[in-house]
Amino acid sequence: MATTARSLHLPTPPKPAIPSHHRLPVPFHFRPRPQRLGRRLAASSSDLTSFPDPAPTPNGVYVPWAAAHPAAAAAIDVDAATEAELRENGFRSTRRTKLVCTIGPATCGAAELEALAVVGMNVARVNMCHGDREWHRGVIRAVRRLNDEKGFAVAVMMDTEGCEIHMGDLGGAPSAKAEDGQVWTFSVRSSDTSLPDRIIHVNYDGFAEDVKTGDELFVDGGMARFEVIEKLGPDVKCRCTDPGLVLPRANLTIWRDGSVVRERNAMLPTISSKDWIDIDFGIAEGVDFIAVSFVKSAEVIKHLKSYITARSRGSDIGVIAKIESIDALKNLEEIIRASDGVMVARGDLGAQIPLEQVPSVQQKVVRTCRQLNKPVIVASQLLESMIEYPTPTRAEVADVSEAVRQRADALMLSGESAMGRYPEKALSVLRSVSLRIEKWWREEKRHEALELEDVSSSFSDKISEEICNSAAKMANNLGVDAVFVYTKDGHMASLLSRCRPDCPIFAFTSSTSVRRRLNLQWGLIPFRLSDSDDMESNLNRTFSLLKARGMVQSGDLVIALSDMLQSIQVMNVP
Ligand SMILES: Nc1ncnc2c1ncn2[C@@H]1O[C@H](COP(=O)(O)OP(=O)(O)OP(=O)(O)O)[C@@H](O)[C@H]1O
Ligand SMILES: CC(=O)C(=O)O
Ligand SMILES: [K+]
Ligand SMILES: [Mg+2]
Repeated sequence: MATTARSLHLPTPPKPAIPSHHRLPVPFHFRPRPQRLGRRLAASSSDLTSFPDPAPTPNGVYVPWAAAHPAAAAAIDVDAATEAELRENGFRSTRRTKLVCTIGPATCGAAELEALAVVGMNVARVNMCHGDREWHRGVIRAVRRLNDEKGFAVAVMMDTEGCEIHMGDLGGAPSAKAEDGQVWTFSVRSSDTSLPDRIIHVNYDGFAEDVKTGDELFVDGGMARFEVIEKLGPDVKCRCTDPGLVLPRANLTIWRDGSVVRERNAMLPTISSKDWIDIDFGIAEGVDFIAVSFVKSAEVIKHLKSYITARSRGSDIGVIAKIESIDALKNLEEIIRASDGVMVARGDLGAQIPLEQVPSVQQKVVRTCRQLNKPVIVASQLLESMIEYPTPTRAEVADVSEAVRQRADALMLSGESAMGRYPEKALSVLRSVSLRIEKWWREEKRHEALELEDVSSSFSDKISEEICNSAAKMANNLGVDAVFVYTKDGHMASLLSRCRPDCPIFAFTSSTSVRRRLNLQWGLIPFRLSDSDDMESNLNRTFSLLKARGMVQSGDLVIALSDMLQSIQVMNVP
């Protein structure tokens, strides 16, 4: 029975990283095979033969299977990259840690996006600090097209600009060098025209009033530093005390006597008027997540969530709270409770608290999120050197490994994928490090057992939670191959993910948006399945559909849960 089945699923070694010069086309073994992947299967395996593969159109774009066969209701969808991984490596070796890529000039083309999806991008992030409306729209639609045409299930995350203090855009220059001792002027005078060298526009009107002579000005958390030497009306003259590279729209923090000055800018709204316009745009474009920058309190998250509900009935956009300010740390637990997920935004966080405190804050946020059952993303500078170089530093690999060991739900690339020279390579480093560390910790049974506290508020939720806790324990003790969870809104899948079981979790939902949102959660392999109320028939259909696609085999041992029935079953795949 299961033993023989499992031996067929021996994990193969991690795939080699994609050579950097192979930007496109993607090496053959990473390419989803269009004739088998990215399509929907008919309701029973016998139907499979009656629908021919879609023919490529002259421009090489495959007609989506569902579009070619509208009469046959869609039966099951899974992300093409995951399917390839399942098929090649078997159940147990699928990657549990999810990967988020910031999209920028280096990756906004259809081919580049597809290459990232093939390597394992689960979520594409667009940062509203950069690029214009048309560019953002283009990226969001390109991701949707990729999903529709090539069978991926990449979710889209929109990240708000927020009310941080930042500089203007350097008059179109890609960067500027601040040299030791140079005097630069930071001015709140509005500037539509480009300013002379060393005169920098600052977006916050209260800037000149808030700073004092002798204050320190940190650019991007310390990439360059200045000391305020003179205030002249709207202009603040500063001397460079620590030379470095200044990037357009870089973030600015004011320091006085060893800590960040928060004067009136602490009163700025977390969501600016520009952010609200961006949020309306995100809702209209149907993004899956909105990440809110510089969250200070739970109220803003609650406010945004009710705004989204009022504006978009039926759609469920997840609101992600970015932890990147001192205020967020003060109200951490409340903020996490109010949100649908959290990002440890180490870039700005490291500019607001001493750098040596960032690792412990990361660990605390990751743990609290798991306790409160919210997905958590660890972001910024994971592989910073890969913006320029094709291999990471050993220290970067150790940092990524630590985030995986902490069992964060997801890791995020920023500049590495937005404007770096090796986006796919950086992503495959995250992928192979995740796979390796996850396997190591499973094999050595080294993960710290985390005593999970109760999270459910209603009795019904409590039943689901108990079922999931027991199922995860049983899965580990019995050595099952996978847990199957049939879930309407994804909640039961997330409760299972929270337990971080040894085996992967196949989550079946009938909702496309729930499926995309589950993409951010540890260990979940989301499937879209048009299921019925009858568990027996759901299971039989799932088994035959997955067997037909080579994703499970007879004899595999499975635990199946349903949120509707609140049931738990253990069985071998027939
Ligand atoms: N849409 C874009 N267009 C141009 N450059 C971009 C774009 N998105 C990101 N980048 C570049 O990649 C870098 C890293 O991206 P990232 O999203 O982390 O931005 P950031 O400016 O550090 O702000 P944040 O704190 O919001 O993450 C940016 O500083 C910018 O140079
Ligand atoms: C991601 C982000 O916003 C930061 O690290 O600051
Ligand atoms: K942002
Ligand atoms: Mg930030």
